[in-house]
Amino acid sequence: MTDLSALREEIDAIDQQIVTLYEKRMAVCEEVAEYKIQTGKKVFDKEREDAKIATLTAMTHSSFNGHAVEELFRQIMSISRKRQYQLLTREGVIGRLSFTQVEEIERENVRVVFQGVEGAYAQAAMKAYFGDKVSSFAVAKWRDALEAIAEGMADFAVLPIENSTAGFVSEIYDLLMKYDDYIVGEQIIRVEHVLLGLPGAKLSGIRTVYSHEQGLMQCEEFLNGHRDWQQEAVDNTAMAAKKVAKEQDASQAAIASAFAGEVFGLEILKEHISTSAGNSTRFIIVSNQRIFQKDANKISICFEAPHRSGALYNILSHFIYNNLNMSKIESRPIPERNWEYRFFVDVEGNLNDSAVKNALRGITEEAANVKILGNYYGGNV
Ligand SMILES: C=C(O[C@@H]1C=C(C(=O)O)C=C[C@H]1O)C(=O)O
Repeated sequence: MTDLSALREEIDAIDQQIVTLYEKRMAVCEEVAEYKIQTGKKVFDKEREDAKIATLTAMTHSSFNGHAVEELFRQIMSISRKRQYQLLTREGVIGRLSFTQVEEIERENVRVVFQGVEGAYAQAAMKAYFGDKVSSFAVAKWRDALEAIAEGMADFAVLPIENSTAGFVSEIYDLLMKYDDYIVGEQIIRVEHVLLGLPGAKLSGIRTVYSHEQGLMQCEEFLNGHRDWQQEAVDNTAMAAKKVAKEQDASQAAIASAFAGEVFGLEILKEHISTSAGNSTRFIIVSNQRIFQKDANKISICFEAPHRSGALYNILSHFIYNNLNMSKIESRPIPERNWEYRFFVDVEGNLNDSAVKNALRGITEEAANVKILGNYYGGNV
């Protein structure tokens, strides 16, 4: 048996050759980048890469090695592309992004739409973000809010995207892909649910509780203590309060804010019913304009990764190679395409940063249906 140290010496010699050859290959790729800068040719050439993989895997002597060589070379070529994007950015030939920088997002004398009725948490988020000098109106569905800005009826919409207890609001993600609307800001507010009933109603007399399904989820522990209550989801927590006030049935209660209770003349039957004391919701401010505030520090993008092993890794590696911090990733099924997903990613940065331009250029060329959802000032990046 050959001695381990002798084998390792042999490996060391081979690895040194690999590194030398890798650097030699990269130097040629830099020349390719030069050619592409001069001619305007795209960095990513899928046909060339696929042909190369076919040739190289055919040289191997086992299927194990065939897979390994494919993986290795997909990686090498992906690294080569990232280097080329860097050089293109340095030469200033990365195309302009279709977003316009503004000093500030306008917060006065604008028209804002939110979903629900007066007393909704979205209204509280709107007031926290815009203050009081706006004209606002409420719509029944989230979709209606996005439509209102797409059609120019409102300048901004305020929509809940994530709750600290119940997680992300999947429907908003799906809607953001349907409409030509963009995120320009975010606002996090504390969500302190209370149980509301008619004046004089008793906790012991409650039979049905209404709320938004997120409200029900966020108070799951409290509701587990009242398993005989029927839980009914409606479109919004404040709408639940409105319904209880309107129907005048003392066996009905709503989970909503104390403010919604005041608006509809209801009484607080129980306070502090959220499972998590710090229960908070992150709202996004959405516009039909592709604008970003000068000091924006968070970018949200969406893309579809090809249905191939390692595809998501290769796309995300554009962030790694550009030193960008990814703060969040979510996935949603693509409608009509079973078991295929689109990914929603938040990264720290500003569209003016060359590292950001570089990463986005790579992702735009390599992933399908990329949408930059927005660049905005994020409170908790
Ligand atoms: C180097 C090139 O750019 C990219 C990288 C490749 C590689 O590293 O082999 C191949 C094709 C392109 O996607 C090229 O176009 O030849």
